[in-house]
This record gives sequence, C-alpha cells and structure tokens, in this order.
Amino acid sequence: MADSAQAQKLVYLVTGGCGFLGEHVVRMLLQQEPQLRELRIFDLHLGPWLEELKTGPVQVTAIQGDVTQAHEVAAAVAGAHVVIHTAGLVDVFGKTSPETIHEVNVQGTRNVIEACVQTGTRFLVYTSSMEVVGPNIKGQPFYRGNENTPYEAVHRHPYPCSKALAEQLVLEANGRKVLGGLPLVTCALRPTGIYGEGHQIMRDFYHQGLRLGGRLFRAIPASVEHGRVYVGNVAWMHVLVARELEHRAALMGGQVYFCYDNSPYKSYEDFNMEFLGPCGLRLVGTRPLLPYWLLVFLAALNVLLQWLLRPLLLYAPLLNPYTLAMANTTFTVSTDKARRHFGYEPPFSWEESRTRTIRWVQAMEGSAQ
Ligand SMILES: NC(=O)c1ccc[n+]([C@@H]2O[C@H](COP(=O)([O-])OP(=O)(O)OC[C@H]3O[C@@H](n4cnc5c(N)ncnc54)[C@H](O)[C@@H]3O)[C@@H](O)[C@H]2O)c1
Ligand SMILES: C[C@@H](CO)CCC[C@@H](C)[C@H]1CC[C@H]2[C@@H]3[C@H](O)C=C4C[C@@H](O)CC[C@]4(C)[C@H]3CC[C@]12C
Repeated sequence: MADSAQAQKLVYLVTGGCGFLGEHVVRMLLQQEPQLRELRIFDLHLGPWLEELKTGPVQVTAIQGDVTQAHEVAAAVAGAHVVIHTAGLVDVFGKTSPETIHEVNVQGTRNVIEACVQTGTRFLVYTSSMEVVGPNIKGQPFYRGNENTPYEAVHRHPYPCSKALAEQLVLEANGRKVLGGLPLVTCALRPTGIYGEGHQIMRDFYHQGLRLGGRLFRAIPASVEHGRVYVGNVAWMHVLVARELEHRAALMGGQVYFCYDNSPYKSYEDFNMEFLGPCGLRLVGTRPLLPYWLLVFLAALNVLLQWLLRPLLLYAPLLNPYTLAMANTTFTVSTDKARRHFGYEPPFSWEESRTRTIRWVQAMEGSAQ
C-alpha cells in the first residue's frame, strides 16, 4: 500500500471500532496511516468519543450496525480497501447464550468475508485469539510456544469454539476471487490476554479490590505463567498487517500470527498487581489462600447459582470452571514470526505500557472519588 499515487486514497473499515481493542486500532490508524482518506467505524454501540475524531483531516464515518446482519455489513464494506474485523462477543462468564456468541463471532465473520467477496474488498485482517490454540480442556501447559508448536487444541467453551471456527473461515477465504476477479488476502492475529487503557476485567479487579478494603486474595499459584500483551502493541500489529498485506500477499496471506510484546510472563494475578499495586491494592498471600478443590467447588457453585438466578437476574462472577482452568494453566507465547514476516517491533516498551496502564487506573480512581 506504500504506492505514493495512493497517498490519502485508502478507505479502511474497522468493525468493533468502539470496543477496547477497536478504539486503540482506530486511534492508531489515524495517527500512523498517512494514506488514509476515510476511516469507517462499524459497531453495535457507537461511543461519544468518535465526535472528537471528526474534526481531523481524515473523514471519519461512524456506522451503527450489527455484524450478524449481512446487508448492514455489505453496505459498510462496499468501497473499502481494507477491513480490520475486531468485532466480537468476548464472553467467558456466561453473560450471553452460546447461540448468540456463535451468531456474532462465526456468522458475523462469515458476513464480513462474503461482503468483501461481493463488493471487491481485497484485504481482510481478523482479530482472532490465543484461545484458538488454548488452554485446552485438559489444561495442558503451553510454554513459550510459537505458531508451529504442537498442541492439542480441543475446546468445549462457546467463546474459544467460536473464535476457532471464525479463524478457520478467514484463513480458508484467502485466495477467493472478489468482485473484479482479484484474490482476497486474509490473515489472522492471535493476541494473548490484552491489557491496557480501557480493559474491563482490570477495572472489575480494581473495583473488587476497593470493595475488599484495598486487598485482593491470591487464588492461583505464582508459578502459573500467562503471556499478556499491551493493547497499543496489538493495535500497531493490526495497522502494520493492514499496510503490508498487499505487498507481501504471498507470504502473509492465509497466515496466523500471535500478537506479542515484551511484557513479562507472570501469573494472571501477579501481572495485574503490576498496575493495581501502584494504585494502592495489595495481593494477600504468597500462596493460594484456598485449596484448589475448594475453588473448583466454588466455581461449580457459581454455575449452579447462575442457572438458578437466570430468570431473576444475570449472575456472572469472574470465577467459573472455565476461567479457573484458564487462570490455572500456563500459556505463554514466544515467537518472532510477525517480526520476520512484516517487520513488527512493539512500539511500546514494557515500562511505557505499564506506566500508561497505571495512569489509566489512577484516573479511574480519581473519577471514583
Ligand atoms: N480482550 C482480550 O484479551 C482479547 C484477547 C484476544 C483476542 N481478543 C479479540 O479481540 C476482539 C476485540 O475484543 P475486545 O476485548 O476489544 O472486546 P470488546 O467487547 O471491548 O469489543 C468488541 C466490540 O465489538 C462490538 N460488537 C459486539 N457485537 C457486535 C455486533 N453484533 N455487531 C457489531 N459490533 C459488535 C462491541 O460493541 C464492542 O465494541 C474480539 O474479537 C476478541 O475476540 C480479545
Ligand atoms: C480465579 C480468579 C481469582 O482471582 C482469577 C480469574 C481470572 C480470569 C477471569 C482470567 C484468567 C485468564 C483470562 C483470559 C486470558 O487472559 C485470555 C483471554 C483471551 C481473550 O480472547 C478473551 C479474554 C480472555 C478469555 C481472558 C478472560 C479472563 C481470564 C479467564
């Protein structure tokens, strides 16, 4: 896309552009993509912050729409050069039905692919997830793995199942002829657990800590390691892939890339404390305070309560058998595939990612007072 004749000629569409990751992708595109003429932001719920973007040199078009509605997606995609498809239902807490998760994540992705084919859009970047690989239902560790590491990727939970199916659709669509006869070029990015400004689960942990008098209680052994990635680096990888897909279509088309950076490998709870600690919270215990069998029991009890209370209210606590298994399974990524294929280097160091996230939590603290 680096053709100078194309300067400020490109139209991008970001689905889910008002979500946690989507907002960072949108802001990054406006800052870092000089060839952008129009940026379309498609989301079920449009954020008020979009208004401030409309005063810049790039035409920002906000489209309220639903990815499950093929005609809405086709209308948004028509005339776009690149689609970055981040829209999805991220639910591992049982807030939404498995059918809805499938509809949004799988049928929604199918609609995006078909819209590209029908309208002649050639470049599609899909936000997949590490969960396409694991942790699997057996809770087997994935230690410093890369895109070629053998791992038994078997899932039962609706969210990873939906992400795996959608990713497969995207990869299989690579090479399909779009309107005009040229081939579609697709690629899937698999972030590990994303953190940073706007991260809802970090917000939930922070408020839980405040409710518990500034304390969180260790439930997971410190030895269980998770790979996490800063949202700004994930956004940058999307921008870079979108830019490079045309020139490196043969290399990158139909490929998957883990989204990674230099954030340290730590347990989920210890990693969160990197941000919540400087904001006044304390993680109590050097070892889990409850035996694992009791956590398993409480997680199962939560499932039962969720089911019993469903007619009255939505009970969706952080702890359930799936989140417990995830938190308790080592899953760390170590790869350089994105660097080798398209020159990815994380623009935000660990120190900067940490500082930005702490500032965001502190601002939340200020607004809570
Ligand atoms: N958060 C993570 O740790 C993480 C990790 C790996 C991959 N991902 C993937 O990244 C993507 C973005 O995740 P996120 O954490 O920003 O979630 P998010 O919920 O903050 O953002 C998702 C966005 O999609 C929109 N959306 C949902 N249903 C829609 C529909 N039917 N039509 C149109 N828009 C719809 C939502 O309104 C929201 O703005 C998802 O595809 C997710 O699977 C997230
Ligand atoms: C047992 C609790 C005691 O404190 C801790 C529960 C933590 C869980 C809520 C989280 C542990 C691992 C997280 C997931 C992981 O980071 C990767 C993900 C992939 C992404 O596609 C969506 C989010 C998530 C599933 C993320 C969700 C929260 C955890 C399960």
